[in-house]
Amino acid sequence: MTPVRVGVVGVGLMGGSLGMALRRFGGAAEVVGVVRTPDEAARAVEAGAIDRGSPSPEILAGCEVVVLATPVEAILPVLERCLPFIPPSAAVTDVGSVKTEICRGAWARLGRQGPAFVGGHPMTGSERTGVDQADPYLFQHAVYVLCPPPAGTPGGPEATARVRSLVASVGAEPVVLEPEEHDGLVAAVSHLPHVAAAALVLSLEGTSSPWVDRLAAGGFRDTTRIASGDPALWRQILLANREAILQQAGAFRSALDRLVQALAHADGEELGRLLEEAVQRRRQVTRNARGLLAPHPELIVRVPDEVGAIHQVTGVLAGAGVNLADIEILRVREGEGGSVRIALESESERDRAREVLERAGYWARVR
Ligand SMILES: NC(=O)c1ccc[n+]([C@@H]2O[C@H](COP(=O)([O-])OP(=O)(O)OC[C@H]3O[C@@H](n4cnc5c(N)ncnc54)[C@H](O)[C@@H]3O)[C@@H](O)[C@H]2O)c1
Ligand SMILES: O=C(O)C(=O)C[C@]1(C(=O)O)C=C[C@@H](O)C=C1
Repeated sequence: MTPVRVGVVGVGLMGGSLGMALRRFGGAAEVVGVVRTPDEAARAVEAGAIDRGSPSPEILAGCEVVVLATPVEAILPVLERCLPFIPPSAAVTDVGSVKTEICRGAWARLGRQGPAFVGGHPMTGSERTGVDQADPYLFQHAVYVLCPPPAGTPGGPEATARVRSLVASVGAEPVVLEPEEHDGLVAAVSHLPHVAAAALVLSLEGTSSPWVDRLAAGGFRDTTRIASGDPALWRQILLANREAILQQAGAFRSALDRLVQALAHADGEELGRLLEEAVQRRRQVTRNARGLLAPHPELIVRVPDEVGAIHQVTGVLAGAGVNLADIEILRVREGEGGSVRIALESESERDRAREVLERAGYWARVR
């Protein structure tokens, strides 16, 4: 069931990535975009995100699936504006990070007439925004939440099946949740982490030493990357999921209190126990997670500081027929070289990669 034409409203990071992936992997024969200016349309076409674009929603005529990919607060108003041009037989979906307000609003608005609305939220993304950052591979292996319309909605099952197949065509894994359950879960694993990352950065305010910026290294970078996310986008997400985030903030506060209490009482035993509990829980999360935390077996390989060093590592692996699932430069020290993380498809491939690399004289360790 290949949709003939897909309309994307808001061609930024997510809409642009979806358009690119649909065009590249055959999920759509044509992708049209509703953008804000003719200039934006030209940029999106040039980036390969859409075939054609226009500021007018009239371009949505004939679409079988319409994806609303604007910031959260614009999704329902944009639906209202586009509705006269969306065929009643089309499936409408969105990519908003919060689902209750959007799904309940869209279902109430559409009622029993017109296109059926299937809420959507891909659990993948970036702290960057805009079509220039779009990536056709963004959805691969990502969990993609779908919120189908209530039972009895005319065209609901067909619309859900169409959106499901669109999601699968870009390499994501569709999972079905109720909007309220979704919002509670993302409050814990996405929205509160954003608040916590911002709070960590803000906690530097009282530190006036100029050395603080110089000493911030991998630990600070890894725990605060998402705090660089677009404030306008995140303000909307956090406000739209306020209640669930506030509830989760209570759990965070009490976890922080337990750690702080253990520290205040110099209670090493309790501190160690809490840290160990965190190690175990995080291991469990990363084992089950998809997308950015893909559970691929990994190796760390040291590379010398010379031109073509990474090319040589990949050349050694390619020569032995080892397929890489992922590669990342972890750190590089001028004159000393650095290390790269490589991910393999299976544990046996990882062991074979290590053997091949060690035989070629590399230091390689299982991560
Ligand atoms: N960034 C992420 O990691 C991520 C991940 C999953 C879901 N989301 C959700 O995806 C949506 C888009 O986020 P993004 O990161 O792609 O942001 P973005 O800023 O890159 O893209 C948003 C796009 O919407 C356009 N837009 C805004 N108002 C519009 C309107 N009224 N009509 C037409 N276009 C309009 C903007 O011009 C922009 O191109 C948000 O709802 C966000 O919650 C984001
Ligand atoms: O990896 C990132 O940078 C993201 O911000 C992605 C992320 C997340 O993982 O929390 C953030 C918000 C989205 O709604 C979905 C996914």
